[in-house]
Amino acid sequence: MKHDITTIEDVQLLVNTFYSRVREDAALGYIFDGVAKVNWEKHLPVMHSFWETVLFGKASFKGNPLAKHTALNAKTPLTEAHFSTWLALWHQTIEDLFEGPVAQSAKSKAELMKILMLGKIQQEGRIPIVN
Ligand code: HEM
Repeated sequence: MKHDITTIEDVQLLVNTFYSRVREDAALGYIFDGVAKVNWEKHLPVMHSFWETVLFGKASFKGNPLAKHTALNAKTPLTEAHFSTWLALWHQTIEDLFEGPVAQSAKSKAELMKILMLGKIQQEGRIPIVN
């Protein structure tokens, strides 16, 4: 019987399962392990506190995701396709493990972040016509 995301252990299970799938994905795995060379021992706890903050309103996350992804995009272009794969894996992982209003909100909040990040990345790459 599936339940909703209610504890930090739930968040950890979700995040850890998600990133193990990300690393197995042909396109995304290369960006994380080949380009960014992510230190997972550091990154996973950061992502636990990010989602704890987003889902439970606990002010544990300190970071700057927009700056991190803009910098990453300068090394290797992050495309709409990358973000769509990311989001599809996120949704699938949630659906495999949980159900309920918090699980629902984890999906919609990731979708919003995708739109914000893509917007920011595209803005950085744009040629200014005015100013
Ligand atoms: C194409 C999709 C994405 C790729 C390839 C990607 C990749 C990365 C990488 C390489 C890092 C840096 C890890 C490190 O510091 O070593 C990172 C950080 C992070 N990402 Fe993503 N990401 C993607 C989408 C997203 C989305 C949609 C979200 C939010 C829902 C997100 C949330 C974060 C957060 C919160 C951090 C930590 C930022 C910080 O430490 O300040 N990412 N991401």
